[in-house]
Amino acid sequence: MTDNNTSQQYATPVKKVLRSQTWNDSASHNLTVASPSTPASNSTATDGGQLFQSKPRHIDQARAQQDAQQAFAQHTSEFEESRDKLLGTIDTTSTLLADLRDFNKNKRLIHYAAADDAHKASSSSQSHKRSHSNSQHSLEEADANLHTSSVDSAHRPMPPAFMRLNTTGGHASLPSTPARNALTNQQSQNDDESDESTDMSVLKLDLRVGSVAVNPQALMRSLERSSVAQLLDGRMEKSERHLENLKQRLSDTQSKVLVTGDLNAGKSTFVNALLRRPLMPTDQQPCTTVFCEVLDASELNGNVEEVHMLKQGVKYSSQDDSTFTRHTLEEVEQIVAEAEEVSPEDAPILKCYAHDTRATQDSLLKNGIVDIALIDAPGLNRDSLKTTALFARQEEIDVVVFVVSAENHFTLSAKEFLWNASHDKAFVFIVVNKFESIKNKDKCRKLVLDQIRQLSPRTYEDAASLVHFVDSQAVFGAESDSSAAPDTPSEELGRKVEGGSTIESRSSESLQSFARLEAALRDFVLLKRAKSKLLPSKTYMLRLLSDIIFLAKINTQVAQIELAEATKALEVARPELAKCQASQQKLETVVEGEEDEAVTAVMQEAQRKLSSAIDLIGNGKPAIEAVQLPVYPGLFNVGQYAQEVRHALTSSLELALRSVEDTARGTASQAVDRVQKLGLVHLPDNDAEKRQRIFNPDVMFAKRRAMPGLVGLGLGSQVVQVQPSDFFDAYHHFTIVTGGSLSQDQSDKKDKSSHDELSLVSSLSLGLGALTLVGGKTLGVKSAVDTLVRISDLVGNPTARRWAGPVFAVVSTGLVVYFIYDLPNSVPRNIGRSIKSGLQSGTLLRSNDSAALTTLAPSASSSSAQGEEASFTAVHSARVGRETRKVLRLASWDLQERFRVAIAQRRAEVEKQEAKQASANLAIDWFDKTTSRVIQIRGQVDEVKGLEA
Ligand SMILES: Nc1nc2c(ncn2[C@@H]2O[C@H](COP(=O)(O)OP(=O)(O)OP(=O)(O)O)[C@@H](O)[C@H]2O)c(=O)[nH]1
Repeated sequence: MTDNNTSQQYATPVKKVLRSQTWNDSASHNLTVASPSTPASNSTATDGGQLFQSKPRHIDQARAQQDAQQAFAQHTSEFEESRDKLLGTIDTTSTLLADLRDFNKNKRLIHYAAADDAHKASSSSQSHKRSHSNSQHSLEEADANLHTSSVDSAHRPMPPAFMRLNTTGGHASLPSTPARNALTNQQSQNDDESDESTDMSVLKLDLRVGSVAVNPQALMRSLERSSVAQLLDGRMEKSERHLENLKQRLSDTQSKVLVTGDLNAGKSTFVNALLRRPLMPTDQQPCTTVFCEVLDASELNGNVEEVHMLKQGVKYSSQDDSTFTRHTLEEVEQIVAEAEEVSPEDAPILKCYAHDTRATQDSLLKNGIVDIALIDAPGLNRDSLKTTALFARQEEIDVVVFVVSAENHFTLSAKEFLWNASHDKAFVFIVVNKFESIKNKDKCRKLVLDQIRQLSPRTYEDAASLVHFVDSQAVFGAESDSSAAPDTPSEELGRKVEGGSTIESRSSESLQSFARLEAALRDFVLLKRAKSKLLPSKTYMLRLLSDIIFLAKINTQVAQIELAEATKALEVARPELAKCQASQQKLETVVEGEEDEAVTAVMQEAQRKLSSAIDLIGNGKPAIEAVQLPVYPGLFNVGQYAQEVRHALTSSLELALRSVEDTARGTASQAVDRVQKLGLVHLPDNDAEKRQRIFNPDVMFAKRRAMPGLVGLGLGSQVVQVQPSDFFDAYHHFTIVTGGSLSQDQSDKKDKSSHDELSLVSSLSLGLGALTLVGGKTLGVKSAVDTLVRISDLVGNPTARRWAGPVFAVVSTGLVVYFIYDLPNSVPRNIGRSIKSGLQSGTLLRSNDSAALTTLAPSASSSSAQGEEASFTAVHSARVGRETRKVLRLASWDLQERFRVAIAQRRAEVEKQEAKQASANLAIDWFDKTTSRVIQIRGQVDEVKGLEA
């Protein structure tokens, strides 16, 4: 197969109208020279006529080649300068983006700018304007710069929702600018129903749940800030990759031209017309279902014409057979036909390596300047729109050629696509095809241009170069043979002659239009590479930088709000913390004083009460009036009487002790109350902190009271055991005998000596006592001595010796009578005295039940272990004091604990607010610097030349 007959091989596809066409060299050569600057809208037959002057062909070609070389040399140096600048800014932007990600990850979560946040922030920023005028200034400056930048927010695309909202059908036009503004205002008033969540574009988050878009504000509110920051990080990462791709793309010498448009608009025919060969299948029915990239076989595939069908999910390399399957060009139609069954996303991508037989200065594909890839895309409909839009967004796509049928104008899908494509690429090359068949051409031109003005304002501004009204079919049809199908362009042209025009003139007009288109496209793709190749990068960069500025603005405002909040909170929290700490120290001393005072009072009261109780008992009386001594049951039951008296006296002692404890409870209660009130006064106003323990005084001494009587008293069982001394009141009778001069101490000492020693003296004194009592009065020591003298005298006297027996008998009888007579009084007295003595000396405490004693009086048990003695009063007053101290310590500890908690809370609050303050300051500072960096980079991007409209 040779290059010359390649076209013939495409003459037989089943579905093709092209099967009947032949390729005319002269027709294609007639289209070689065109003026790129000639406005399409002003094209006339005369203009075109100059292009077809009959000059010697080789002169034209040489001149054109020379011009092209000169233009290219100039263009190359300009392009390279601009490209290098742009590459530099891409590097700095990548670094900036990396810093932004690092800040988001490691320093502070970036606040994503939702529309409502932006609104809040801007309204609240009013109040912060004065205090932060400096940073605000830089932001306003940034804003101003943004709006004067070459791609400003006015050129931001309207969201698809808006398109749907305002188009009523395939031919509906967008509302005029004021109407659109009104609608936009209305939208912003109705934020909750708006699809537009933020003012972001490149870094805008895709807030979708599954495949369903949800209300972004609601979703943003439900998402944790960290989740949003994470999503944003993902977006920035993607943007980093995109920048990397842009860099690669800028360094790449290839230019990719995507040809897309409505179904059946004539895209494939247009591609074939550019190539002057029927490479792509065309049909009256929509047929293109694949993305087919046409490349120059001589430059890029070792001069071999073939098709590579890319394998999905594998990075394509023409050198690696495993990344594609090989096919012949003839198989394209078959592949395309088979792909009709699959969804657009799964449709294969073809790389068609083909020869372009045209001269270098005419050919788009084999132009000698840059490698061109012409991509024929499926027609736009609901199914393919998204896929094609995604394809078009790829940074490798330098030029989007949008083919629209002059018969149908723009469908809804076309509008949506064009709107988005012009947002991404700023300029779209528009081919209004099938123009020959339009009767009222001016009206059609006007209508189409009006729509373009709204859909792609920048394209409209350069409509002379970018919008072309042509008939692609005419390129083939000018000299088609008579056997061509009835609807071939030439025949059609012939049928539609009007207003006296000839077939030839209409046909040549079409050819001229197409020639102008080709020249403009070559110019756009080759000579204005800066525009076609650099501009998408510049556009992307500016949008990204604008997003970063917006993020910086929002985050600065949020940080300012946080700073103000933290400062305000610290104004309250810091003094509260200091107050708490001071109160705590002060209260420590006060509470200790309260504790000592209460314990001292309790112990003193216990000693006083117990001493008086023991005194009463010592006198044989119950310590408490409520307790009565038993009734004397008579001489024969005197033992039982003694037993009952002991019980009664110890019971009264228990009651006295209880009374002491009750008093201690009261005192402790009052002290606890005072301590708690101190807390109420000094603790900060916070119910949780003031929630205090309820003091239950009944718990005090409950353990002791639960013990059995004697154990509870800490007394041994001997206290209730009847003793002989209970009946013989040695002290009492001795007192009587000695005239009562024996002191209590002496008496106690006597009690301590053995009962045996006492018994002799007791007997004697008892007898003497009885004698004196019989006399009706107490005689005193002197009388007793006198009596003894007299008795001894009598013993010496025989008369007296004779009387001694009877007298002794009388005395003894008296003693016995007296003893019996005095028993009801002497028994309680004796017992009382014995108990008192035991309590005071502590001997009664020396219980065998050491465990009980330890519980009641650890000090007593330890002192008794060391051989010391502690009195009942001392033991119990110490115990009561200790118990009271314990209770107060608990109340004090509770108060301290509440202070500890309150202080910890205040400290945590202060630390939190300080951290917030530091974080806000960091953010303000960081975003201020970031804004400056962005402004600087944006200045450099703006300086990139050759991208002006
Ligand atoms: N009169 C006229 N017919 C054209 C022109 N361009 C294409 N056609 C016809 O329009 C029909 C569709 O052409 P295609 O090139 O297959 O259209 P397409 O846009 O590639 O179609 P799909 O990609 O399948 O949507 C064919 O019958 C063509 O012959 C033109 O400029 N003038």
